Amino acid sequence: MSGSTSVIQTESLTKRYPRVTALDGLTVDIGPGVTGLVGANGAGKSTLIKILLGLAPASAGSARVLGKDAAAEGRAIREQVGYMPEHDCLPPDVSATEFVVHMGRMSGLPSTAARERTADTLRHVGLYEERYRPIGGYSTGMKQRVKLAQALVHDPRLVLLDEPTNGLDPAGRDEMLGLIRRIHTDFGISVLVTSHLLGELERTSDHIVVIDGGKLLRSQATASFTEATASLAVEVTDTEAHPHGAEALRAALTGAGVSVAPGGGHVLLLDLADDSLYDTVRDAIADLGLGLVRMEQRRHRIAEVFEEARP
Ligand SMILES: Nc1ncnc2c1ncn2[C@@H]1O[C@H](COP(=O)(O)OP(=O)(O)OP(=O)(O)O)[C@@H](O)[C@H]1O
Repeated sequence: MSGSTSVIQTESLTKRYPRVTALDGLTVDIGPGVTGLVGANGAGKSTLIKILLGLAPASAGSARVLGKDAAAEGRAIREQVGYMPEHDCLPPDVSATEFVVHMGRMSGLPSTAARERTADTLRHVGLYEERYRPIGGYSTGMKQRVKLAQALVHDPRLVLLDEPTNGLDPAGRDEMLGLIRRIHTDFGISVLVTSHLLGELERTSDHIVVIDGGKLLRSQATASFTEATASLAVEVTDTEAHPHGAEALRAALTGAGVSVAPGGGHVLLLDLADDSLYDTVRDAIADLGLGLVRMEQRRHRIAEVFEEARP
């Protein structure tokens, strides 16, 4: 990726605390779109976000956000970047509207613009009449939405979302992930979203960065590794002519140059190299006179792929 399309770039970024090295020579280049930053608790995700915002100094190395140096130009970065912190940080006594207007004003918006943008962003996150009630009475899901709205109020080019699905039930998670996806599709804002759950970011993110112990484990387009590892599962019936239908099909497909995984009993697992495989399989089944029970594409979950990638 060339420097001009980078949204976030780090070079040998290191952060040492007295007892622990939170980031350890991290070099990564992140482009526009939605990027998932995945890592176990303590992997260094929050530390990276704080350095990117210019809120914490690095011990060594450098970081650039939207082309600006995080160490020297933190204020300019924060004008163009929204931040949703991980922990609850909302004042209980004020309403969502008052809070988000206040945050908009803090970011330099004039009063009228802050009110208009607040109404827009609260509508975007799905808070309507409740927005005039004190935040203290909100559910966890509503509080997460207020945190998301305040990150968007000043119309940033990039938002950094630290564990936005934390504490949400499965339905709440899905809604939040949908909202995050729309931040990019509806407004063109780039997103860096962190999670310790690998699976939940695979539908939301264009690109996944995995860190472990402050080191880069992997940085890759989401589609490129799930597609690369897809397979086609085929199950056929036995017939009198072919009492072991699956084995007859295995022989025919192997003869046709298809890579078939060993074992599998009645279900054959085929390496899905390209879409012509569907025709090859259909023709082979027809030639043998077998019945097709099912044919389905199986994509490896990102979680499995990364388990394999771990050193
Ligand atoms: N201010 C600090 N002082 C000392 N150690 C810290 C500080 N902040 C973070 N750490 C340590 O640095 C490591 C990385 O923490 P960090 O919060 O960046 O991880 P994380 O991936 O965001 O995990 P989590 O989801 O649990 O916040 C951890 O071992 C943590 O204990």
